[in-house]
Amino acid sequence: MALRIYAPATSANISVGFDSLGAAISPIDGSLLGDVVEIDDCKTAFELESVGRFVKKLPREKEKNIVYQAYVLFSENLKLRGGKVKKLRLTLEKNMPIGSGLGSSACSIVAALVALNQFHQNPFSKMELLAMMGQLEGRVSGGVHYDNVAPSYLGGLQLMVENQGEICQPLPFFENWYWVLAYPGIKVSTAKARAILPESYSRADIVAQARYLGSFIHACHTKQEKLATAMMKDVIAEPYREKLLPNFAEIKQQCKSQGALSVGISGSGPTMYAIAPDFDTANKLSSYLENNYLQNDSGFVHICKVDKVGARELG
Ligand SMILES: Nc1ncnc2c1ncn2[C@@H]1O[C@H](COP(=O)(O)OP(=O)(O)OP(=O)(O)O)[C@@H](O)[C@H]1O
Ligand SMILES: N[C@@H](CCO)C(=O)O
Repeated sequence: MALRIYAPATSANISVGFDSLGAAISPIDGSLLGDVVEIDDCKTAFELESVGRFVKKLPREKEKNIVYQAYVLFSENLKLRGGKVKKLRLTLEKNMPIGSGLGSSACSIVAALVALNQFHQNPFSKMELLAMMGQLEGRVSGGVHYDNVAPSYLGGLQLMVENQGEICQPLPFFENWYWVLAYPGIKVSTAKARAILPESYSRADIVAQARYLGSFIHACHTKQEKLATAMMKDVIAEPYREKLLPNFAEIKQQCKSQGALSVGISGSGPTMYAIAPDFDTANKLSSYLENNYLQNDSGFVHICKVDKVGARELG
């Protein structure tokens, strides 16, 4: 029987945790911001079809679609442990813009691997599946990083620990926060946005980064909202990437003056995130960003909350 798996969009880095922090997000209006992969029995060994709003932005060659690569990797690993790959058809609903800073490739990877695993009665554990997700993400984005795939798969706010057999662990977060996500409609390639970062950083930057991230994590655990938002600073990526985003400094400043607790680049951009302490402020920020940050008709703004569930089967 056909199975439909949805994997939500994510906001990685959260300014203070480059490659180490990511949150799954869901619009509060109930719309689905993420990709869906349907899996079903098939007469031939394997078929892949892609549909959806952003299907035209996918690579033309089927083999370059990360969902195809997910199938190949899953099959190789299953065979290695003596399992048999079923005949199956995958249908990708490509709802997420590519190069958005909302974890578009991660949505496709997560939905595909969860669908494949469930279709085969879950031969792989969560961490085994997540390791495969990171491997695939590394192929398309210029470096293995789990801060999109982990929250999209598991939900919540995730800290990448990458130690003792665990790739990530969930962090407590501020339930009152509204995450206003504004995608301007232009593309920023993650691989390129990673390539422009320095190879090394000064001691002062490293010390500051350690203090900011350590304090942010401490503030999450001790429920100190003011300390948490004060520590959401980015010395690793934002100073080098802000030129890729239209009028970033001005937009950031305006959002702050309208009550945003924190503003920054979502993932590698061009989406910007702004955290609002309440719904009224979120609405104000949403209108401001809609009127001032969107560059064309593909752009959108969503008021979101952290998605606690992550990848899931749709009814
Ligand atoms: N199913 C897919 N979904 C998204 N990108 C795909 C897919 N299959 C292949 N790709 C390729 O992977 C690359 C993804 O680019 P990139 O990592 O910049 O996008 P992104 O995942 O939206 O970024 P971000 O993680 O910042 O949100 C592109 O080159 C794209 O053509
Ligand atoms: N941590 C990654 C996220 C990409 O969405 C980066 O900033 O390159």
